Amino acid sequence: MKIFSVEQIQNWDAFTINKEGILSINLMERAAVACFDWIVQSFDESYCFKIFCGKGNNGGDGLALARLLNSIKYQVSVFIPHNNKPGSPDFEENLKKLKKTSVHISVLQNENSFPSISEKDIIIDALFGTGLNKPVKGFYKEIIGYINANSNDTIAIDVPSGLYVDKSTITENEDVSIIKADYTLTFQNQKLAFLVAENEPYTGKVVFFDIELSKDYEASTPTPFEYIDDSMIKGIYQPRKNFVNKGNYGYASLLCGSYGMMGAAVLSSLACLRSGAGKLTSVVCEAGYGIMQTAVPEAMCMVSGEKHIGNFDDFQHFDVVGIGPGIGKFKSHVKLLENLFKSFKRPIVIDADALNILSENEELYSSIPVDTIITPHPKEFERLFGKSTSDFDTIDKAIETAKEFRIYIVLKGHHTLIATPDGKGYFNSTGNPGMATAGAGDVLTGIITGLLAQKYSPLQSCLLGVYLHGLAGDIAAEGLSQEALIAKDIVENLGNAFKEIQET
Ligand SMILES: NC(=O)C1=CN([C@@H]2O[C@H](COP(=O)(O)OP(=O)(O)OC[C@H]3O[C@@H](n4cnc5c(N)ncnc54)[C@H](OP(=O)(O)O)[C@@H]3O)[C@@H](O)[C@H]2O)[C@@H](O)CC1
Ligand SMILES: [K+]
Repeated sequence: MKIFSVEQIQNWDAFTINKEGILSINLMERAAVACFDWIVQSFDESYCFKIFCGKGNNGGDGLALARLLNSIKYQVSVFIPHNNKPGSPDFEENLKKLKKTSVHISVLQNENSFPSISEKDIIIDALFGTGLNKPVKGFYKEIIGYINANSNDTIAIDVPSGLYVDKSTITENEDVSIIKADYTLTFQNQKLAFLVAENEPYTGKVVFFDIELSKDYEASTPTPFEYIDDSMIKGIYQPRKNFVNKGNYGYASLLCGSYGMMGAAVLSSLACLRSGAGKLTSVVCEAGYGIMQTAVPEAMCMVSGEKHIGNFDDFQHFDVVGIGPGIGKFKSHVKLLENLFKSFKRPIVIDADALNILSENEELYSSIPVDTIITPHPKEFERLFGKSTSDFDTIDKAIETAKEFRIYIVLKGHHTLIATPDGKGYFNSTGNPGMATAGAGDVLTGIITGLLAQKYSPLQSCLLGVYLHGLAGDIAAEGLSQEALIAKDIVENLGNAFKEIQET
């Protein structure tokens, strides 16, 4: 699914109106009906709705929604902050229609005119949507403060008012004024603002409504950002052929583990095999040999070093190398990375301690082979490429870095970001907070390594890898709870995740 900028969202609106030969107010009605249907399903008639409307089209949505709720006898009142300018044409049209109903409409002049809010009131925020064009100040700020001070459920229409959709709101103005919604009912596609941690306090649960904006526009409009959904994954996943042997699915290797950290080696190796690699050699230190052979009998083992991997350089057998899970931070690992970068000309996945070693040896950056995949979590990313001023800055930095070094960056998080050498950013749609647990990253390294071995391209391996990893985690959490989920459960549910992809 494409993630559009504000300008593109506005163009999409206009394109649809043109193409379908409808009026913009018809589109507004579609949006309002979608919100209305959801509200009717979610709240019974004992609730009252207090709708705060700005004078743009977001406010117009609020007015249309007020009329619809009133038509089936919900108690509704509407509040419009005083503003000398006329409203947008569709706002004015909906105001005219609303004045013919029994809905009470008040113009808010100052804070003395704020309504009292009682227990059964639901607040609907239709002050500003995608048309926000400056930081919120003055009277609007007071209104937002008043709404946020109430503990009642607040439903934001399209976007919590005060939040920019495609750039950071937080950095521009320290003292921000943004609605803290419990629900955001948004139209059509995913929005960049909903994918970053810095906006978590504002969006609440985000619910998407398909208001049938033109599919042609979506297909033909390029955008740097996409949301990884099941239709994208369906296009990537390749079912197995019948006449095959293990040679067809590649020879993976993982350089993993050290004394006291063999769990990371076991988890990444199991995940690599479970994601379908034909065969796997795990390169481990002597101290870990017995553990690997016992815990992962399906993997072959090569030994290098005593308590941690030594100067291994025998890479030529493998189709792909994954390096990092549990290897520890040892001086000799600098040489290990140098060996790898110099002698191995096929895909590489770099994770965990291997990234920490890299970050302390910046002179190695320029020798990272093209198309390498690195899988940092935010702290590792910061150690590698420096601090960011906001989550949006991190996104830009990841994309610029991926372009500069011609690598893929899998930046792990609630919506893992894949930044690509051609300047695109893909956000993952699967996964849950239960996966913030030791070893989950090692599992992801194993999965991506296993997919690369099977000749999925680096981009496909990243996309399918993060999606499968998150989906396996979601299936595991469903059975176990997020709290009880451990990394092994992600591995154990990879099969179920594959089955779900095959069925969709
Ligand atoms: N796209 C779609 O497909 C569909 C979109 N739809 C809906 O349209 C919404 C977008 O509507 P929109 O473009 O009219 O802008 P909107 O968010 O109402 O804001 C503009 C108003 O706010 C004002 N204003 C702005 N910032 C301000 C500030 N800081 N402080 C004070 N004032 C400020 C600005 O005033 P100005 O600054 O220009 O004087 C103007 O009056 C979208 O979110 C969705 O809900 C659906 O109806 C149908 C399908
Ligand atoms: K809003």
